[in-house]
Amino acid sequence: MTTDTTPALEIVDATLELGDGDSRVRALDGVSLTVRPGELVAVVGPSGSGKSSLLAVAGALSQPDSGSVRVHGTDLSTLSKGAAARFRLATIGFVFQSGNLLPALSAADQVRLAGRLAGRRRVDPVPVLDAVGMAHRATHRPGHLSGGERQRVGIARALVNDPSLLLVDEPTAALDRRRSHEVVQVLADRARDADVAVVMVTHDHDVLGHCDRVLEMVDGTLTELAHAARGMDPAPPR
Ligand SMILES: Nc1ncnc2c1ncn2[C@@H]1O[C@H](COP(=O)(O)OP(=O)(O)OP(=O)(O)O)[C@@H](O)[C@H]1O
Repeated sequence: MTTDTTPALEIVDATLELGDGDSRVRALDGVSLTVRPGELVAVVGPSGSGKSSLLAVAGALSQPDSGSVRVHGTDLSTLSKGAAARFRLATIGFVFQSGNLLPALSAADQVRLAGRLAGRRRVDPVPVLDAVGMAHRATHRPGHLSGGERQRVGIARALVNDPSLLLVDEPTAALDRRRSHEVVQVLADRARDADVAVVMVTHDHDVLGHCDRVLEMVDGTLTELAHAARGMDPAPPR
């Protein structure tokens, strides 16, 4: 049973080894992380430290070798492959670095398609695009959108199934400072307004002021860096 106090994500002592033989690495080494509904948590850390592995484990894309992962109270290790896929579609949203949009589809159709894949019969993309400030670009294809706009459509697509957990990989990698702030502000608003838990991997220290907590991944180990006070103004974009 889930209650309001159930964490959106609860990882306890997860380990994950990847590769074979001499190239085997411990991508996650006893990682624990609890994220509550409405929290925006940033994960920083050097390349190869295990950040993507953390998102994969949190999103039921990989099973840890040991430890446990619960999403909204559901122990992911109890799900078959098919059940994990259905659970992902219903409960978890993913936002990838480049937006990962389909070039031939308009912004509205990207959102519609994601909704249909998640089993929604009728999807009205306009309110979802509106939530990320993109309703006015609903008919535009990715080639006619800026990087920040594409990223916001990617977020709209991830939100169409009302996920309780949003996993975001480097959302500002290709953006200038102003657009980076806009995109992360969208994530912060969504966390606060819809009680979504957001885990965002980023190299971009400029946007950390939008986050409630900042964690650092080093060699597969996760450490809490700071409790940021959200609402504290991040450095204004130049
Ligand atoms: N499929 C794989 N097979 C073997 N090793 C892997 C595989 N995927 C990742 N690794 C290794 O696991 C470790 C963690 O990788 P991961 O992609 O989680 O790091 P990361 O922090 O996300 O890196 P980046 O910031 O560069 O994306 C690295 O040492 C990486 O080389």
